[in-house]
Order: sequence, then C-alpha cells, then structure tokens
Amino acid sequence: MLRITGKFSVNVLKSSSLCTKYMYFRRTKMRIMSVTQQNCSLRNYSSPPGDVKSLHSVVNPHISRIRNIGIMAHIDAGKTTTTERMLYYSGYIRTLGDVDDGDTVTDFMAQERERGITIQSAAVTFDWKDYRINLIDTPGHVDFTVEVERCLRVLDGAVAVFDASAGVEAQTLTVWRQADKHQIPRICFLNKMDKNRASFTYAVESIKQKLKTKPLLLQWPIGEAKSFRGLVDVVTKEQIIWKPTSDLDDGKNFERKPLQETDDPNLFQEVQDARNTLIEQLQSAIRRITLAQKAVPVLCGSALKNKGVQPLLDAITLYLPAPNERSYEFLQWYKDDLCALAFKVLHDKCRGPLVFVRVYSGSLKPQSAVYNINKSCTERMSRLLLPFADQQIEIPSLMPGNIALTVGLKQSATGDTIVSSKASAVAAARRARRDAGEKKTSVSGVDSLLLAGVEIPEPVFFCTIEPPSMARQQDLDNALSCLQREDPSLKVKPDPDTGQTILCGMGELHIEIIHDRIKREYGIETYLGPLQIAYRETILNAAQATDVLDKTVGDKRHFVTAEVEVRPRSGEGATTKPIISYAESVSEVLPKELQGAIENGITNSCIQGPLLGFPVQDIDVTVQSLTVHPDTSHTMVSACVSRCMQKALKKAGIQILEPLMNLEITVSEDHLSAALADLAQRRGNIQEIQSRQDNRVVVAAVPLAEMMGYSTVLRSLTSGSATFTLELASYQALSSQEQSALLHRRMGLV
Ligand SMILES: Nc1nc2c(ncn2[C@@H]2O[C@H](COP(=O)(O)OP(=O)(O)OP(=O)(O)O)[C@@H](O)[C@H]2O)c(=O)[nH]1
Repeated sequence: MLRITGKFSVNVLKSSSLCTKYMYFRRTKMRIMSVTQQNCSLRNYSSPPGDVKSLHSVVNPHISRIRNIGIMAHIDAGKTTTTERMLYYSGYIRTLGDVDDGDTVTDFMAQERERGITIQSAAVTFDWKDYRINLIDTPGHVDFTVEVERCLRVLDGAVAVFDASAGVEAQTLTVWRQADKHQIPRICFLNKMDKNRASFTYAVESIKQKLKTKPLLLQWPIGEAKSFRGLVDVVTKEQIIWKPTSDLDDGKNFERKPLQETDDPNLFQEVQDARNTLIEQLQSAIRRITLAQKAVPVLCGSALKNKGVQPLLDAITLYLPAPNERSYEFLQWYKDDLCALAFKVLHDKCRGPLVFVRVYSGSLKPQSAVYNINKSCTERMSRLLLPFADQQIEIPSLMPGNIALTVGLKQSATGDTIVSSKASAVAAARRARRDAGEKKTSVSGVDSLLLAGVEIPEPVFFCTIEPPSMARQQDLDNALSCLQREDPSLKVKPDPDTGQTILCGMGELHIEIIHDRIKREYGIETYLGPLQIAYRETILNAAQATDVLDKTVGDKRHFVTAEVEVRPRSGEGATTKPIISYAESVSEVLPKELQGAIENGITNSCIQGPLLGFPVQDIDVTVQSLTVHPDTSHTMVSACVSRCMQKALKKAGIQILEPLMNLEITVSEDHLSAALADLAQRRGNIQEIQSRQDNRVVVAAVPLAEMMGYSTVLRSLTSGSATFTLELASYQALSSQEQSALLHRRMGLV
C-alpha cells in the first residue's frame, strides 16, 4: 500500500488565495486604529475601546433583546474580519485581530490561524447597545458546508457578507439556498468597499439577479475603492464618514430650500417630529419585510479598513428577529418544558465533550439531568458556559432563545433534541399525536418532536488511515469517534476485505484537516492511503432472485425463503435509500416486527454494491414472496433477504456512477484560454462564461476523478491569479470503457 508520510499532498479544493495565505503570512500586525466619529443626531456609534467588558453582569437578557445571528458567505468575503471588528467595537477585545496575522479570536484552531480560513464555526457572545448578540462565524469553504448547515438550524437571522468587487459568488448561492431552506431572515453586508474594482451597484445588481431577491438599499457608499470614505444612511440621510475620514403669481414659479430652525422654531420642531415618526414607521416596515423574507436590507463597508461595522451591528438589532419572533410548531407540544437542540460538539482534553445547545423553551440549569430523545437516554449536565470564542464564562441558567455550552453530556451529539425528562418527551408526543389526529395529518409520535436534524451529504472522497503501530489502533479509534461526534460529515468504516480503517470526507481539504487534527490534538502520527473517489453503483435492468436459508442453531431451526425483484428507478434521484414495496400476498400477512427485519436486509445490501462495494442508488425493490418458519430469528430473515438482494442486483447488471462536480473558475482574460484548454483535457463540459468586472467566470461540470490536484495546476497556469470552487452536482454513468478501466485499476491489474 502506498504510504504518504510527511506532508500530505494538499491539493485543496479551495481558491488559490488560500494557498497563498497558507504559504505566507501577509502584512504586518494591525494595531488599534482610532475610529473618528461623526456627530450623529439619531445614532451614536461611539464605543471607546476602554476596559474589556465582562459578561458576568448580563447572563439572561430579555428574549426580545437576543439576536442569534450567523455570518455566512463565500470563502474570503471577510466574515472573520467583520466578526473581529464587532467584538472590538462592542468592547470585548482590546486589539484588532487580523486573519493574515493569525491572531483573530474566532479562528482559534491552529489550522485556522495558519491557513487564515474558518473551519469550525465559532460561537461568540457579546452585547451591543443593550442587545445580546450570539454570533456564529461560519466557514466559507465548500468542504465545510455541513458545518454551516448545522449552525443555520439554530439561528434566527443571518448576515450575508459579500466581497463588493465580486458580488454573488458560487458558495454564496449555496449558503443562501440553505438559509432559504431554514427560512432565515437576512441582511447583506457589501464588504471590501475599499478594494480595487469594488462596485456597490454591480454587487447590488448581482444580488438581484443571482439571489432573486429584492435588495433594500439602506446605505449608499461615499466613494468606492481607494476613495471609499464612508456611507450615507438612506433612511435618515445622515452621512457617516470615517476619517483616515409673488403676490399675483400663477403658482408656476416657486423655490425649494431647506427649512431652517430660524424660519419658524415651532414649525421646525413639528416637521422634525413628523419626520422622526416617519423614519420609525419606515424602519418597522423594513423590519417587517425582512422578517417575512420578502426583501433584504443591503449595507456596505470595509471591515479591514474599519468602516461600516457599527451601523451593521445596529442593523442586526433593528432588522433581524428576536427568538420569540420566529415560529416553531413543536413549541406548543412542550408548553413551558425544556426543549433544546444540541448543534455542535467540541472535545476538550480536560472537560470531555462540550455540547453547544440552543434552548427553545423552558430553561437549562447546571447540575441537572436531561433526557436526550434521539439517544433515548438520561444524561447529567455539570456546568453551563457562555462561549467567548476559545474562552468560556460560567453561568447559573440558560433561558429560552439563548445559546450556551454544556459540560458533562457524554452521549449527546450534533442534531440531538434535549428535553427535561422522559416523561416530558412522552407528554409532548401525546400532545403531538392528539394534534395530528385533529388535523388529520400523519405524525409518527416522537419523530415529530425531534427538531429537524442536519442533512449530511454523502462523502465524495475516501482513503485508508493507519496508526503508526498496532498498539495505537485503539487511540486512533478513540480520536476518530471524538472527531465524528464533532463533525457528522466525517464517516469512518472498516474495509470489509482488508480490515483497514477507511476515512470518508467531503473534500481533499476536509480529509487533510482531519489528518492534521489527529496529529496535533491526539498526538497520533497516522498514514493516509491515496485519496480515492467515492463512486456509486446502480442497476441497468429489472431482475428477480430467490434464496433459501435453512440453518439449525442449538435446538432451533431457522428457515426462510425469499423472492425479490429489483428495478432501476428513473427520474430525479441520487438516493441510496431503496424504495420498498410488497406483493399483495406478502403485505396481507406480514407482521410489523418482520417488516423491520426485511427492510434491514434490503437496506444493508444496498450499502455495498456487488461490483466494487460502493453504495447502490436509485433502485425500487418488491418483495414478491416470503416464508418464515415460526422459530426463525429476525437476524436470519435479514441475512436471507440481503443475500437474495445481492443475487438480484448482480443479475440486473451493474453500472458505475461517478461524482460530477460544478466547477466555477474566476480567471483574468489573459489566462482564460489556458484554463479552458486544461478543462478540455479533464472531460470538462463548459456551460457558461460570464463576465465579472474585469474577470471571466467559467461555469463547468467536471468529473471529480479529473480534479485531483487541480489547485496546483490552476495556480501555475494562471500565475496564481485564478480562484475556483467545486461542489457536488450529481452522479453520472461511466462509459463502458471507463468502467472496465476502473475495474482493472481496482483489481490491481494496471
Ligand atoms: N481589502 C479588504 N480586504 C479585506 C476586507 N475584509 C477582509 N479582508 C481580507 O480578506 C481576506 C479574508 O478575510 P476573512 O475575514 O478571513 O474572510 P472569511 O470570510 O472569514 O474567510 P473564510 O472563513 O476562510 O471563508 C483576508 O486577507 C482579509 O484581510 C476588507 O474590507 N477590505
């Protein structure tokens, strides 16, 4: 087996700017910059960076004053930089961290600081003008999309950050769709207004066109690129500049001039009051439209140059919803009982797993027992902590709408629902069933009480992982199980033929980070096998098969006969879950308990296809006949059905499917032809070439198998000027030559 020691071949599926960042730490450390304030009549942006604030005094603010907000965007749009500025202006840090110097508060993992990218979402809590803001800085890289999704699940609102010189980019579309799915109201922040080619109107137009949403322009920039100095609040018409900032007349003639206080002090005051009322009404209208997700407020600024972040914080409190303004059907079933969602797990060497929870109803207290519905177990929580990036502050309770960290929960994993006791889960299930009965909808009891978990896409890459010696296998297994609880998109399984451990991930960067974390956090130097593509299998024709199992174990005879039919499923699919039906003669006499055993056998046979052991997708299965001897165990029924399925799948003819990726390359005109010529050699299908300011954006579909090491090639072809993103689009059939070449390679014949 090929072993890669030392530096793993990192051809990360990330823009070349990541590689540049990885290699050099740019620029010198930035120190506190003075933010000169304009004299504002309605708003006060002053927030002197005096002493670092303490969170002790504000443990459980009123729910209407809480904002659970995520920051989401395409990679490198400036989420981390914006978050750092927020912490600084709200008084929680004394110095401005810089991603390029690797000293930000929120990117606290060693890999994040080295590479200047966000990998794990960091939750930070701070107060801004009497509002508690729980803010989550999410990763922009496509390999960590699951991390974004699980955070969105617990947010009430989000700030979408854009690079104003690029507008909507590939990953922005993905996170925007995810936010649509979770119905999260948003604000857009057009960052990097200081950058060369930054264009407010271009970025706004791309929001309109690509995100199909209605932008509400709440601000207008004063200058762009090098001349960007500040902004005008369109509602109040105030400028915020940051310094380095006739008697018989027929009525046809009249003049316009501003009303001065000296003209008529009373009139002036009345007009002023009326205007303030109008502005207030306008603001509540903007809020209403934003909450209803009919439009998105658009603001602008430059986080790096310290412009526009305070008005953004104001907009978060003004226009995004409080937790009690969001509606959740399940809350009525819990009444005032505890209902919380575990949305993230971190492993701490001393304290064990730290589980992030969001409370929806009831309250959480330290030193109390809670019931995990997903795991059907009672667990004890020892402490409750407020997260402040890599530091935590102990709190005595957690009220609805708020987010905190728990210590002591050993079983709970990402996506689990936590309630006060089993009795409370049962009572809620009863209410849910009663409700469903009244509404005549189908609800399967406890299922409806589980807050929707996170959909985990199937991994596209895998490789073997080995410890340095057999003695460390147990340590590696422990490390992998901890990492899996933290990261549900990481899959670990044994190779059925060799017994080796297989690591499956969402991309090259994902697997490389896991490898690195095992070394740094668990002290195990592992060897990774070559990175391989996770293909799929499907069937070409319908086929039937029968099987008989006749086994005597002890004094019991287990006897089963089964007949199944498999058929290819057409239409929208790519699901590895087979659709199962029963012939009438079977369904009429089928006991419920037996159905579970049959379906287990069918599902298991689809996990490893008969040709190369890849998951089988898009098939329909009918159980045509089944006989079971009364003494037969369910395990034997599953085994017989599974064997029968394998026979039927083989007979049906197997087609291998490969992952097809959506590729988006942003490249300058000079290097466009080189990038296109290279794509042609990679079986790339170019779908569109768009213009983005002075750059071209190539949209193409390319098989993943052709994309190994792409970032290195693209970098050398374009002198490091191009960036790209890659995202799974679908699975496509291999031609018969490609399929037989793959079979030969897998069997070691070439
Ligand atoms: N010119 C300019 N550069 C900025 C601005 N904000 C951030 N940057 C730079 O853009 C790069 C990316 O910034 P980050 O804050 O790490 O962006 P991010 O969105 O958190 O990145 P990921 O977490 O990796 O997705 C860094 O080099 C920043 O210094 C800005 O307003 N203007």
